[in-house]
Amino acid sequence: MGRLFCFLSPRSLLPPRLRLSRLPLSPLPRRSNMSTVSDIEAAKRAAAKAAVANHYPKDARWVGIGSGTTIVYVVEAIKALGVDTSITRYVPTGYQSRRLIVNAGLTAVEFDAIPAGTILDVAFDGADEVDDDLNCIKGGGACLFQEKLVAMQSKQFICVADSRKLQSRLLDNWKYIPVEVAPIAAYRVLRMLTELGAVDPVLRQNMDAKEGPLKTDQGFFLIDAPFPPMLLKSDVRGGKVSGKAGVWEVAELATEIKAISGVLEVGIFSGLTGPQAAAAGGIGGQRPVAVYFGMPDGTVSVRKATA
Ligand SMILES: O=C[C@H](O)[C@H](O)[C@H](O)COP(=O)(O)O
Repeated sequence: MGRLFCFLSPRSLLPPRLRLSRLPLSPLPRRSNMSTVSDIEAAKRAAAKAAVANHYPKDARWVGIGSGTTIVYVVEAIKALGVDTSITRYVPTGYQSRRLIVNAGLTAVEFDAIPAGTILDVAFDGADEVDDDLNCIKGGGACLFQEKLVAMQSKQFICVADSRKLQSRLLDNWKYIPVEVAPIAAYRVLRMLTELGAVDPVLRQNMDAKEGPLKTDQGFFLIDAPFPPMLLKSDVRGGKVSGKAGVWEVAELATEIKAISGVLEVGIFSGLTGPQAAAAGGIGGQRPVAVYFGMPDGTVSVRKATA
């Protein structure tokens, strides 16, 4: 998906906090040497291949498939494994994801059609940014709610990305947190996000000829909320961060945003991993157990969750 950072002319007619914008583009890589599209695609493909080789159970029954451009290479890698995929049901995270599964000749089963009590063997997905603790920002491609549902219904969530996404803190490079909201509450949520310290949060607009806010697979709107770079738990040493000047610890901000009436889901994936949730007697986890980054030199760097 092309993501251009440009603005609609009516922006200037609206109060600064409520301006509309076109979808901001993936920020340009700051630390990456991957200058060409083919370098980036090669990095995604290499990361996907390694992630699938290490985490796809050969007898998988249920596999979550995320959204975006990187996940295409995950499906490609699954097909290339040469295992019997007819025994497996693939759970999509939106329209694009479902088409990807079906076009690959795999069997898609929507999340609300999986049998009660089913736990997915694994869920693969991309991310817009990943920090040192493997917290992720997701939703840059307008999917996040179903991605979180699927990740949290899985034994383990495996993230695949290229090195542009690898940053020490969330919002070091990526510019905003996507927040999915009920249309009727969108302007209220914009104001509440500003109170939390977001700087000029905007309603994401359609990129095509159709004017108006972009609608998600749920028919909801998306708000893109820029905040200063976020803090890790270790940065605050267990203390609470007030949010002064909009600076928040990752999980704290996710909790604050999720608590706003009208918010369906926030594009911060933090907290427990799947195995940690299982050890605590629950299921699933929204933080990945491992993230595979395709690097500019053709290698794949793997980060694993430690805490
Ligand atoms: O909204 C989309 C999803 O969260 C994607 O997983 C995320 O935006 C990464 O997408 P891509 O693989 O295209 O960089």
